[in-house]
Amino acid sequence: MPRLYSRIRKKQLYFSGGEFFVMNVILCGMMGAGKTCVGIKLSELTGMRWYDTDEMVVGKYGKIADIFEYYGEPHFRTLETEMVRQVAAENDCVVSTGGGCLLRPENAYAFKESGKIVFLRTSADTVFRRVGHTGADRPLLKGAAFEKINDLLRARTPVYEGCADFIVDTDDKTVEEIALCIMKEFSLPQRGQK
Ligand SMILES: Nc1ncnc2c1ncn2[C@@H]1O[C@H](COP(=O)(O)OP(=O)(O)O)[C@@H](O)[C@H]1O
Ligand SMILES: O=C(O)C1=C[C@@H](OP(=O)(O)O)[C@@H](O)[C@H](O)C1
Ligand SMILES: [Mg+2]
Repeated sequence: MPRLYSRIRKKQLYFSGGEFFVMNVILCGMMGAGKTCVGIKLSELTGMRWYDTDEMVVGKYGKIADIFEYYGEPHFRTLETEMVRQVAAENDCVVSTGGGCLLRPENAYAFKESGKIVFLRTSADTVFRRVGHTGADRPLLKGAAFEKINDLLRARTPVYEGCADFIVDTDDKTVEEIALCIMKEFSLPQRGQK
C-alpha cells in the first residue's frame, strides 16, 4: 500500500471509472535528443507500451521526407496532431514525440492532460554530432549548418522547458542511464527485461 500512495502522491496514477490508470510518459526535445531510443529502452524496462508519433505517421502516410517535399511541413504537422490525439487517449504508454511536436499548443495540452512530459535536454554540439545532415527522417536538418541547429534549439528550448514536468540533461548519459533517471523520478516499477 505505501507504494500505491506514493504513486498517487506523485500523480503517476489516476483513478477513473473504478480503476487506477498509469499515466503516460511523454518524451520531448530536439532532434537527436534520444526521444526514440530512450522511449524504446524505457518501454523495455517498464513494460509500458511504446509509441513514436513519427513512426505512426510513417506507418500510415509514408516517409517523413516525402511528406515534407510533396505536401509541406504544415501538412506533416496536421498528421502529427492526428497521432497525438490517438496516443493521448491511451494510458500506461511511453510516447516518443518528434522534435517539433510540442510546438503546437494543441499537442502540448493533450499530452499535459495525459501524463508527464520529460524534456531530454541536449547541447547544439551533441545534436550536430548525432544527427547533423541526416535528412531522411529529418528534412529540417538536410544540409543544415551548425548555426541552424543552434537557432532551432534556442527557439524551441523555452517551449520544451515550459511543458516539462521533468528535465534530463542527456549529453553525458547513456540511453539506459536516461531511462533509469526517468523511472526513478516517477517511481516507475521495473516490469520488463533489461
Ligand atoms: N544518450 C545517448 N548517447 C549516445 N547516443 C545517443 C543517445 N541518445 C541518442 N543517441 C543516438 O542519436 C541518434 C538519434 O537518436 P534518436 O533516438 O533517434 O533521437 P530523436 O528521436 O530524439 O531524434 C541515434 O543514432 C542514437 O543512437
Ligand atoms: O524537430 C522537428 O521538427 C522534427 C523532428 C523529427 O523527429 P525526431 O525529433 O525524432 O528526429 C521529425 O518529426 C520531423 O523530421 C520534424
Ligand atoms: Mg525520434
